[in-house]
Amino acid sequence: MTEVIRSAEALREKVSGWKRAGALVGVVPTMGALHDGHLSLARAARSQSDRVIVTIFVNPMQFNNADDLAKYPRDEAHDLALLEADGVDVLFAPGPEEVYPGGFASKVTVAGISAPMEGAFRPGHFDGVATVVTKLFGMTQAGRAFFGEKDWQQLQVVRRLVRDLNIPIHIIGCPTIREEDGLAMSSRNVRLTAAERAVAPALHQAMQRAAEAIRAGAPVAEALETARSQVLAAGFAAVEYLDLRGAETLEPLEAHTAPVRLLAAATLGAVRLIDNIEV
Ligand SMILES: Nc1ncnc2c1ncn2[C@@H]1O[C@H](COP(=O)(O)OP(=O)(O)OP(=O)(O)O)[C@@H](O)[C@H]1O
Ligand SMILES: CC(C)(CO)[C@@H](O)C(=O)[O-]
Ligand code: BAL
Repeated sequence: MTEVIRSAEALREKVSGWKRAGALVGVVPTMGALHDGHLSLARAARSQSDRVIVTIFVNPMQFNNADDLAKYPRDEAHDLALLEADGVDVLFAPGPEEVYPGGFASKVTVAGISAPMEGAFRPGHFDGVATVVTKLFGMTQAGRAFFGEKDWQQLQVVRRLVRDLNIPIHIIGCPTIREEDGLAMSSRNVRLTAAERAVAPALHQAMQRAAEAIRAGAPVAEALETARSQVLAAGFAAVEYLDLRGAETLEPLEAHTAPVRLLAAATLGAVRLIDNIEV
């Protein structure tokens, strides 16, 4: 039975009881509209913790685009059924006023690593993520938190945050779960039309070809430019970035020196897709 908790106080009471009994608590922060990517995180949490909390909160502070926030898919009843089936102990689903009560005035900024890519195209996004993640860590008092590699830059920002602020939690990154045609699972995929859904895997395919070319010694700038052209030719409206960067520093790299990561964001119709792969 998955218990739904909406207040920070009730959650604190529940978790304090678990901790008194010596339980290791794992948390999976999400924005809901759950898919197999999220469930893989819940299963990792289940196997690496004694108690599992999944949080669902569509965090207004990390949305730079009001339309994106308004159209973000929400289906709590369906999400709860999936979490029940996976043996999650608690669904923590606070309302906005519980997370940001009147008078709320704080903001957590992780400089440097938050600036490029998602940070550049979604101004303020990572301040919103860092602030809410800090709050969720405080509210859940979890010892382990599970994040998907699909949001690679977010994972690096959260790792930096936890180191910088001495937050007593262990961050565990989990591999990206994909559809059979390679498209990274994402809650926003449901907003693709059938025609756009057919085009969507072209992003991952172009990235894979670029990674292969770079591994084989092709000039990096040329391989990246070819990939950008392939994505546009497939029917994407724009490529916001398609970059090779230091996997942890996220600094731009002209040449291939390990460990590096290929990261991209591109728009398809009204939907913005992101992806990243190891090179
Ligand atoms: N395909 C996936 N594989 C593994 N983890 C994922 C995948 N998609 C999302 N996650 C992870 O789930 C957690 C919650 O993400 P979120 O709720 O934003 O889902 P999402 O599908 O990425 O939604 P969207 O990209 O539309 O915001 C994050 O740690 C994210 O990295
Ligand atoms: C980590 C997160 C739940 C914070 O709102 C969100 O950015 C997400 O779903 O990846
Ligand atoms: N990338 C994680 C959630 C979001 O898109 O705002």
